[in-house]
Amino acid sequence: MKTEGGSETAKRNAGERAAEEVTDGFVVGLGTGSTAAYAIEAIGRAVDDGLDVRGIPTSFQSRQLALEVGIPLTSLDAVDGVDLAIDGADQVRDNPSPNAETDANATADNGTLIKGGGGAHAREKLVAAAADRYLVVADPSKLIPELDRSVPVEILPAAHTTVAERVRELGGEPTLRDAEHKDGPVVTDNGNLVLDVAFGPIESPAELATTLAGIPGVVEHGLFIELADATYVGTDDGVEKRTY
Ligand SMILES: O=C[C@H](O)[C@H](O)[C@H](O)COP(=O)(O)O
Repeated sequence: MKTEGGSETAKRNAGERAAEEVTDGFVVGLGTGSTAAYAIEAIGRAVDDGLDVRGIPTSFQSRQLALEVGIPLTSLDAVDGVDLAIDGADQVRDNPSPNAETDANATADNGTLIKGGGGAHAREKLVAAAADRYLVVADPSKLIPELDRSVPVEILPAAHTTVAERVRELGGEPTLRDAEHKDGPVVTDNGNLVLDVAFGPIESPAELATTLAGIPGVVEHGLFIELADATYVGTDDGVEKRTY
């Protein structure tokens, strides 16, 4: 269930610009997906040129890529902290409200994300929350005034019917994510399943995030509330930076 759209040049520009923020001695969170991959590749080239960093991958996929490009790896439980994490997103709330000057809450949720199109959001959120700085890399197709994409919810396999029932009561329409090249559902890197839950436009992402987190059997959901420090929005010509 990946997002369509966004040129490779735009993604590359975003990823490579964010990778420039990595400096010597850093522990770096390595996000998952096609945009974060450009950052990982750029960090790998910098390591080739002598940069001293250790990476913490957020998925099997980002680990494989990091190994391929030669980034020394570590894990969350082996470090005192994470200096910086770079990651993609499926949607980024970006709402230049006309009321922003008079209404202090008008842009409060900007930078809130939906993640998990690749099912990696549980580990991604762990690393994001541990990072001193969390940079999102995206192309313009990801920016939207009000989040409306299905929310990926990683669940314990035994809980797929009970969680589905609970999210229906909340007004969501759950779909158990199917695997493309295997019979049956997607199994995450953590051995769990994913429900993609369509809620329509999400007016209060923070409220929904708290509610979803409280459902027994939910391991992690893809709403990232107030974690991002900045979004690097790549275009074909350069990069625009949004800070929060
Ligand atoms: O689970 C996957 C991650 O949350 C990705 O960061 C997200 O799906 C964005 O991926 P992409 O940059 O390929 O659109």
